[in-house]
Amino acid sequence: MTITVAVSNPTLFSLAVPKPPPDSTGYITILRKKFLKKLETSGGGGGGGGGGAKINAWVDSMRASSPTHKSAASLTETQDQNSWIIHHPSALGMFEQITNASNGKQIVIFMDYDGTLSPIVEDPDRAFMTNEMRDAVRDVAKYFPTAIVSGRCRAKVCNFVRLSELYYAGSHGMDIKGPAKGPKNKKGNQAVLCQPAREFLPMIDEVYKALIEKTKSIPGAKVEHNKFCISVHFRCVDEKKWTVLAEQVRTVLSGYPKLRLTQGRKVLEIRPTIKWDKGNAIEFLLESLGYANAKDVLPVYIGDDRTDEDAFKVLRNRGQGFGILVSKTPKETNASYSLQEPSEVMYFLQRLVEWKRSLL
Ligand SMILES: O=P(O)(O)OC[C@H]1O[C@H](O[C@H]2O[C@H](CO)[C@@H](O)[C@H](O)[C@H]2O)[C@H](O)[C@@H](O)[C@@H]1O
Repeated sequence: MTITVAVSNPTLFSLAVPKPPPDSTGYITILRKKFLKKLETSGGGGGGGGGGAKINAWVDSMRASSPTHKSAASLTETQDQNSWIIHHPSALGMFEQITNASNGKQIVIFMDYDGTLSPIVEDPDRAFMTNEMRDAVRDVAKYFPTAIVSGRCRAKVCNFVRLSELYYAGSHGMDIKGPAKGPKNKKGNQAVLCQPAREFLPMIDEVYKALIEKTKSIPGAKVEHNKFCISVHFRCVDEKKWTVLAEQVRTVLSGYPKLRLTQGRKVLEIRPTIKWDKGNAIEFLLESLGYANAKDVLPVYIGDDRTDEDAFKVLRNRGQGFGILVSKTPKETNASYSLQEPSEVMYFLQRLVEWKRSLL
């Protein structure tokens, strides 16, 4: 599906982000230098259930994802960072390679929300994206089918993004809906395209209430209802309380073997055990767009978190398109390229639009 709306606002290209030098190697060198300034370790995952050993593993993983554990980069770390950026070069530096690969193909854009389109902030309810970013996403969607794939509840992410022309996959892809202007169902409503975990709704409500009650004694802990999944935030919890919080979550989850736990950026994510993740969501969306087994499509997925790896893996296994990890620090990833932060994501989107317009 190609959306061909005429473009009328050239002022959108008055960029707030400085343009990188035209030569990509130079830009990668600048990125590498910036890279060396900061060191942050990556987060860890985990499974539901288990006892003391499991709790220790959770807490180790929670600690590993903490920026309070930054340290000066050793020589080995510096070498690792250099090697990482060489293996996952900037998508800005590789821009031409990306557009060349799209020759004769339809680019489809998938993007995560938190940490990708909006900066990470302490209060999840205030993770707003800038108007400039919104303009960039709106423009991209004029030329390429565009989907937001988030761990958040779909309604919440729709409220943040406020662009009705996009596809939205909330709850880690377990709640997918097409553009408001898309085809309607027989009753004249916008059809919900996919909700594979509907049967879990009552259980999720129950666990949400139990978690609120259980964790209320921990200052800073925040439980977020994401419709088909739940997030327990510990960004604002004193590290000394993390073990207690993890234990509380484990206690609640022990009564629900059909739920599992994963970890994102300072967040424990509880979701159904069904085999459905962001990877399945992008396969579903590609199929809905008519690109199930197609060769003439180039999916590009941009994300910053562990759950985005499921989508990167799908692209890798399909041998199609590119995963782009948003990260300032080396992380184990299935993505091909990297961008450092949301402002670079915005610049990448703006360049895509600029490139597409130059072809028309
Ligand atoms: O798949 P995503 O869209 O990246 O969702 C993952 C989680 O994102 C949100 O939490 C993260 O962003 C918050 C706001 O910047 C930050 O406070 C938190 O520490 C991050 O983990 C969202 O609130 C969660 O529900 C999602 O699970």
